[in-house]
Amino acid sequence: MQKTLLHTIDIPADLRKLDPSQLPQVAQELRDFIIHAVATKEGHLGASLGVAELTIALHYVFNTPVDLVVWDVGHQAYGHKILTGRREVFETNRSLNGISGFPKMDESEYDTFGTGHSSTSISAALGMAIASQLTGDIKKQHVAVIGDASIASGMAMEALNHAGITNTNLLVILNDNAIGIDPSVGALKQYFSKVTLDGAPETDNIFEALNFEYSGPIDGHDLDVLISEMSRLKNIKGPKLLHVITKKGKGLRQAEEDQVKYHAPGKFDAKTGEVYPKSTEVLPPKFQDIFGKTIVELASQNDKIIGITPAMPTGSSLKYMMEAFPERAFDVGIAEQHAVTFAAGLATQGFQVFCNIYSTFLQRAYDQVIHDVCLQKLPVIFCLDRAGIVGEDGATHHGIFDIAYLRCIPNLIIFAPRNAIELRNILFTAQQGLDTPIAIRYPRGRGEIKDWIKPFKSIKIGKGIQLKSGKTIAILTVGTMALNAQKAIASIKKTTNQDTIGLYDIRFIKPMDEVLLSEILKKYQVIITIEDGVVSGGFGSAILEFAAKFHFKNTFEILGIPDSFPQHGTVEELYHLTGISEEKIKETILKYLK
Ligand SMILES: Cc1ncc(C[n+]2csc(CCOP(=O)(O)OP(=O)(O)O)c2C)c(N)n1
Ligand SMILES: CC(=O)[C@@H](O)[C@H](O)COP(=O)(O)O
Ligand SMILES: [Mg+2]
Repeated sequence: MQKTLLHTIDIPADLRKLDPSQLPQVAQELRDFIIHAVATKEGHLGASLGVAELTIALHYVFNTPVDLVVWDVGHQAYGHKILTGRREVFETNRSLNGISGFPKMDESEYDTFGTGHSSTSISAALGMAIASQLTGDIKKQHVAVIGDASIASGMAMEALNHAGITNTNLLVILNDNAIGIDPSVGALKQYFSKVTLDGAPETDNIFEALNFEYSGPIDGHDLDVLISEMSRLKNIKGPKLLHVITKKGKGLRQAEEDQVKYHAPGKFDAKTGEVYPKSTEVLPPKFQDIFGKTIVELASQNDKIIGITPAMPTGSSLKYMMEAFPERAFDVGIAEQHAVTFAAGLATQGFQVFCNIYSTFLQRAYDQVIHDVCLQKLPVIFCLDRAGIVGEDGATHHGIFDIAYLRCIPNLIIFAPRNAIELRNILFTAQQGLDTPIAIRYPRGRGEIKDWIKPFKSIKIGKGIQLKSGKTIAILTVGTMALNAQKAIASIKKTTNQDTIGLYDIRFIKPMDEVLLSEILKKYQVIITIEDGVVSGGFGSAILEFAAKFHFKNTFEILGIPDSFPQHGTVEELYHLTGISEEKIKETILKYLK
């Protein structure tokens, strides 16, 4: 590869030796580097392209890593990684044992705070700034870089509220590109666009009202302006907010024009910018689309149905309902807590509310699930997409805790569909009117059934099913883990007597099918449970609790995510590492067949 200016920069100290006139070239080369890397290795694209100049200016003006920069979400930090010692290993981004797609403290001293979930940067940077005050480090600078969608979240608002009464060296950089993954929503977004169009109003500036020194809006692609404004603000005491206007996807025409698609476009041609055409093979649908299309079908028959997503209309496929029934489908922005309590409010008035939240992001609304929904027995229908191992997004995004954190909440039904048809039928069942809340968890990606549009059938709450009868070993699964188990059993067939192994899809993690469980525990000697969630407090634990309660003395083997955070890699690699792949399940079964 031709030696570029970028290749002379290993760490920000190298960048700081350059003349300002050289920086636009660095920005151009940084963009090219990111485009080439993401084109082949996949990952988040638009956000990092949009902050190329901002990233360079930050490391040019501030004395990183002594000065501390916190990136919100962290999906825009590829340029930061490349300029801070990770250019050579960037090709390993998001792959097993490679660098993470998000800032990670144990990866680099320049990654001041681990991120992945949004809207944490101001709180974290404020904590660091207060720590500097307490230790007398009065020169140290603390910067939070946060997007327009992320700043509208409750956590960010709480942090601004607190920061405004401090005298800390805190600079919040609002990277305003008027879009999250999907277009930004809400009154704050309207306010930002007003400020952007008219310039900062003299009065009624929201940030000034919160005691921040406000600056901007400025062009976030103009390095001279960025550097001069950051240098000025560095010398002003107290909390400051720099409002920067950028274009998501800047520098790649297609990414600028279709910002939603190019948020994380998958593989594309680095030269033309075109995403590679989809194969003509008909694939089974994604689980998110089963949800998205079924809810439209149901909403056309039931006018009490409401859909809610906190900022993930495309990812959850609620966008289909937002198009078909705009008055009944809500994108509430990055506001999981609000989404849950908003759903609860609607449910009090007799609406059937589908509140669709990625499993990992529901963690943020735990109290709302307990206090506002389950305690009051409001029949909200939680659809937890991306449950289980999600793959390359890694530790911050795996939906592996929901079974454990939901199972302990009274009044809540928890169901995991094994396939598309079961997902469709449980959505149908839920809107028929349950008297209590339900959580339906399903994974990222596709199932295996192509022909999924069948007449609706109700699912009996609390009923598990036998998929295969056996003699001595029973495998108990929830959700799509049944498929891994089926494949493992099929691969054993050749070498030994397959009749020994029974397979049961317990389906309802709560309430469990106690009748079926009693039959299984009486009949089989060895019980193997499989779940794509944490072992501690999970589905297997529920089986053990049941066995203890009724004094069953079977031999138990609990397969699931062990007590450590799985990192990033393909789903298959991570299944293997955590012991729930087809091959690992087979190994476990063979132990008991010897
Ligand atoms: C708590 C939480 N909810 C949802 C998400 C999913 N998510 C990742 S990036 C993003 C949009 C962020 O938009 P913005 O802050 O404007 O940054 P931009 O992508 O425009 O740079 C969303 C909703 C998340 N990471 N964390
Ligand atoms: C950064 C972030 O949180 C999202 O962009 C996330 O990566 C989306 O995940 P999916 O690709 O599973 O929708
Ligand atoms: Mg944005």
